[in-house]
Amino acid sequence: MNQLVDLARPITQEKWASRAPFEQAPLAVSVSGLERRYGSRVVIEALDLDIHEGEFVALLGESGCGKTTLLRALAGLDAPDDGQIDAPGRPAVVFQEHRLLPWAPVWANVALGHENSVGRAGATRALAEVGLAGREDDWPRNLSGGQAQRVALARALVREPKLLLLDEPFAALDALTRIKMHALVRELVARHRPGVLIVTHDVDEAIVLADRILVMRAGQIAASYRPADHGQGELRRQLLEELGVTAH
Ligand SMILES: Nc1ncnc2c1ncn2[C@@H]1O[C@H](COP(=O)(O)OP(=O)(O)OP(=O)(O)O)[C@@H](O)[C@H]1O
Repeated sequence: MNQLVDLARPITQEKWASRAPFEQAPLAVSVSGLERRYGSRVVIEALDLDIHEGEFVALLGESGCGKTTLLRALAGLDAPDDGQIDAPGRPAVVFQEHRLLPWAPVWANVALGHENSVGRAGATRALAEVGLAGREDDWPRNLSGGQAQRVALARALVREPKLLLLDEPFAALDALTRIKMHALVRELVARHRPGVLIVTHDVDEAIVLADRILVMRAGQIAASYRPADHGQGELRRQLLEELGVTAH
């Protein structure tokens, strides 16, 4: 992480599109036959999923269909009952709430657990990359919601994960901040090239960010779309229909 992201100049569509195709890139994660039960209730069933390095995958689905359960299994936070998850190295996760430690300055939150390899210098570079140069010694309580999520992104990316898991990371932010975060995350993903899985309820966010959109239903991947193959309006209508919403 040694170049700065120019937040005033979002990544061009050409640069974003030039990341594909991903099929030749190594796998960031490979899931086969995944199953998760709570008691007698099957929440994830026979789920297969491959994500390549550099590829941005969005996961949509009605509330309770198993999205967070899948993400937690990929993160290693929850043990599946059956199936296999193969991933090189440890994934990094960014949640809806920033989960920064309130008693540690911002730089120490970024370097947490990696003090030797990252240290203050690495954390400072990572913070500059997410547009927070000079905020190393600030306290988390003095950050806005958007700034705190930038720190959470810096903390995730400074570990150079092959797989980045995002669990509704922008859901609590205002619309304008969310748009800026979309531009930032695209820039960071194009540069660092992790495979990404984002769980979101926002169809438009999925369309803007993802190379592939998966619709989850009853613990399985029910549909898959590549935004590049569709008109935006048509895809939006189709996805809302998949989610049981009638578009107007
Ligand atoms: N620890 C648990 N014990 C029992 N049931 C659970 C547990 N965690 C999740 N579930 C159940 O598993 C199902 C899937 O939950 P999950 O949180 O994965 O859904 P989701 O698609 O992420 O929902 P949302 O969009 O509302 O966040 C739900 O019916 C939920 O009640």
